[in-house]
Amino acid sequence: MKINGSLLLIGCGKMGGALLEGWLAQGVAPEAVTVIEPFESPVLEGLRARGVAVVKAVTDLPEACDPAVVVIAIKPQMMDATIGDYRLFAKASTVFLSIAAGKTLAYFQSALGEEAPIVRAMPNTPAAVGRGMTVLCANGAASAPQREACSSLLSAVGETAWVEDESLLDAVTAVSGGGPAYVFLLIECLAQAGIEAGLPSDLAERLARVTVAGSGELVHQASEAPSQLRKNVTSPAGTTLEALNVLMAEDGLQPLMTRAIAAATRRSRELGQSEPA
Ligand SMILES: NC(=O)C1=CN([C@@H]2O[C@H](COP(=O)(O)OP(=O)(O)OC[C@H]3O[C@@H](n4cnc5c(N)ncnc54)[C@H](OP(=O)(O)O)[C@@H]3O)[C@@H](O)[C@H]2O)C=CC1
Ligand SMILES: O=C(O)[C@@H]1CCC=N1
Repeated sequence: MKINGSLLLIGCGKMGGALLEGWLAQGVAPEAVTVIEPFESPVLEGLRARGVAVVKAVTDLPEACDPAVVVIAIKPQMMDATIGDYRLFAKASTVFLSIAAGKTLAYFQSALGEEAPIVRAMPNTPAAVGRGMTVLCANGAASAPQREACSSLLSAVGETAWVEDESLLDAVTAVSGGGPAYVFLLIECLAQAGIEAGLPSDLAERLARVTVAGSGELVHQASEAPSQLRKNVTSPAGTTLEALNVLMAEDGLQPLMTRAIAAATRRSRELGQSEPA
């Protein structure tokens, strides 16, 4: 993919780094990207070697730096102290694309100015392998081409959906933003249960990892609903049914997942509460 103009990535941690890997893999020119990251790391060295400009702070940027897209990928807890530094880029031709949990369009408008074009997005880490899921929402100042630019950046690394109602992003954050973590926990739990059932740990871990990866690929490729794919595994009076009777009991996985998602949704709302400095 090509981007019109240059891209400034603020924060190249787990999610910013995953997006950047996805973009570079999709053919975004490394020379079109500048990363701001305060601390050195082998990852940054690797990016420099591939032609990406990396600086420690906004004050280290060349004066001519005029990004078309500023991707904000720092922790929400860092935002209040930092976001004001980027007001210098606030103008109609630069769109701010925030992936921070909880931080609202109104928050960024108060930090960057009412006229600043802002797109709020919630991606997830499978973006690093082109299999992300991102939900986006824009303010009124973001032009159609700017929304399109943000859309294409995120759809280059997975699927995208837009919402008009920004408040939905808290639940989106809980479901798909954090979702990969729950799936990885499932792998860990499945492996541990296998070990407790007598399997050697390396075999249990491999079974759990390959089974979840294979099931993910199957649900990705199949036309059937997940519930049908589940039924396809569940032989009448067989072994899976016994496990599902436990997992689908009244106090089974669904109420647990519902509570987990409600807790994450609440936290996303909380993270949105603070004010920029
Ligand atoms: N992780 C995920 O799966 C997802 C995360 N998000 C959102 O992405 C954002 C980043 O999260 P995540 O990648 O997990 O966090 P990380 O801590 O891994 O990444 C943040 C990065 O920003 C760096 N940083 C800190 N201060 C500054 C600064 N002033 N200027 C530039 N960079 C700075 C940090 O450096 P250092 O570590 O040295 O402080 C770190 O490398 C958050 O807002 C989060 O809500 C959204 C969707 C999914
Ligand atoms: O845990 C978090 O707050 C971030 C947002 C979604 C995934 N990680």
